[in-house]
Formats: sequence, structure tokens, C-alpha cells
Amino acid sequence: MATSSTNLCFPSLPPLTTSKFKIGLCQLSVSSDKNQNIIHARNSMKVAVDQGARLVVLPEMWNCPCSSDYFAKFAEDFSHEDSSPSFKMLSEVASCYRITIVGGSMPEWCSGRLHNTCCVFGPDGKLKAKHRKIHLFDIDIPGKFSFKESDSFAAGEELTIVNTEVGRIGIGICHDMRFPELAMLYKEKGAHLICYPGAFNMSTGELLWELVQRGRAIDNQLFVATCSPSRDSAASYTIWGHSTVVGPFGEIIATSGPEETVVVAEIDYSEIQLRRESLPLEKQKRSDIYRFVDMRDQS
Ligand SMILES: O=C(O)CCC(=O)C(=O)O
Repeated sequence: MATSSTNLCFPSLPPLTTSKFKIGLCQLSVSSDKNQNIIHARNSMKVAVDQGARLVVLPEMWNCPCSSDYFAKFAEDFSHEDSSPSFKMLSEVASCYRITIVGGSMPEWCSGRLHNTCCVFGPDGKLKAKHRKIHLFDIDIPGKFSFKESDSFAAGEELTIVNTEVGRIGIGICHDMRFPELAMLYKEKGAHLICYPGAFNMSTGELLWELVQRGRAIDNQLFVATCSPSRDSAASYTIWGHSTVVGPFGEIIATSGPEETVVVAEIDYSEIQLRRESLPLEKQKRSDIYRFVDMRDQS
């Protein structure tokens, strides 16, 4: 089968002994041929690994066009690995190169429902975590843009934070990034990094994509990484692109344009401690005066 990989393996990499490692973001072009998308993702991950990436992140909907015409047709049931070629390929690539993969997102069938799901694999090829998108993207900007993700998918119900060989990682998918509460909870639970596979569009991308991820990073003084599909200007849902790594001071460590590319950047978790020491937001918080009261109860 075209996704076979045995001759591409690396010898096993030594365990991470410092707080530094390289992350690879595979900003992929996605077609309406699922097999082609799988081969393409595999090849792109090899490019990231060849540049030293120990953690590879894929885009939201890397194996399926971002369109309700395709989600159900392309969905896989991950509980049957043999009938889930996308899941199988991610597991093989993780074990073959001994890397951690945050596997973007894919449409998943489970108990008759469709979810927008991210699978995280460890260097042994085993599934470490599965995040189902919690906040579905329903938007209507009259005359400009409308999309109703909840017509296709059921929302996930759980946070996903996972210990990996490359730190403690919180997972969100695209619109999940707009909700600061989720990132705050990940910070509280000890995340070093939050990965958001995403696919912002042309109506929100330019203004908000970078702003939102920098906001999540600086509020919580941790690393944020986003990975998007590349832009296809002819597609019905035109994607913004610009996969990015942000540091705990809100600084852009690496980013891309809209085109297909692999971004590889170094993350140094010791920066988190430094930033938190020099600007101790945690100590400065006034939890004694923050009250989220529903004002309707006061009237
Ligand atoms: O929040 C946005 O502006 C875009 C979100 C999105 O594209 C998505 O969740 O798929």
C-alpha cells in the first residue's frame, strides 16, 4: 500500500535530555483525494524530521477538504485501525521516526456521530490522547461569510492535556483557540505548550489568527503552536494559512505565509520559567476580586 514506510525509518533518537527541542509544523495542501493526502502528510513529516523535529504538528482537516460535502465521506472509525488508513499512517510514522505527533484533525466516526478529532501519538506509535473539538465554528457575517460546523459535527466534551516526550501539551482545535478559559485550564494543569491545529479563513484570519494565539501565549506564559492547511484560493473555504510558533512572552518564534511549507523551529521550555520569574502574573493575580457573577441573578 502506498502508505508503507519501512525503508524510511531512522534509528531511534535518544531521549530528550534538555528543555530544548525542535517542533515541525507541516502546512499541507489538502486535496479531495484522501490517499494522496495521506501520502503527502507522510512525506511532509519526513521533511520535518530530516530538519531535526522531535514533535510534528499537522493541520486541522489534513486528510479532508474543509467542506461539509466531504466530512462524512472521509471520516474513519479509529477503533478499527485496519480500516483507518489515516490513523494507521500517523502511528507508523511516529514509531518509525521515534517522534511525537499531534495529528492535526480528521473527521472521526464514533457511535453514529461525526467528530472533528485530533490524535496524539508517542514515539512508540501508540495513541496517547484524542481531542474532539469542543467549540464548533458557527459563524454568519451577512453578505460575507457563513459556516455552520455544528451541522456536520458533534462537539467534544473533554479537555485534553497529555504528557509526552517533548513536554506537557494541551490540545485545542481551531475555534477552541478563541476561548481563553480552555488555555487557562491547560496552564493550571501544567502545560508547557498548547497545540492548536487550525484552519482560519480569509474573513477572520488576517485580523485574528496571530492575535488570538499570541493572546493565549502571553496570558498564560507558555508556548503556543498552530498548524493550518495551506491556502487554495479556488476552494469554497479559503484558508488563511500562516502556521506559527509563539513563545511565552507573545513573541513570534517562527511563522509562514499561506503557501505549502514545513516550519521547523526550536522551543526552549526554560523560557517559561524565565518569563514567569521576571513577570510573575500568577502572584499578581487578584483572585480575591475576580468574580464571574451572572448579573441576571442580581435583578
Ligand atoms: O474562529 C475563527 O475565526 C475561525 C475558526 C475556524 O475556522 C474553525 O474553527 O474551523
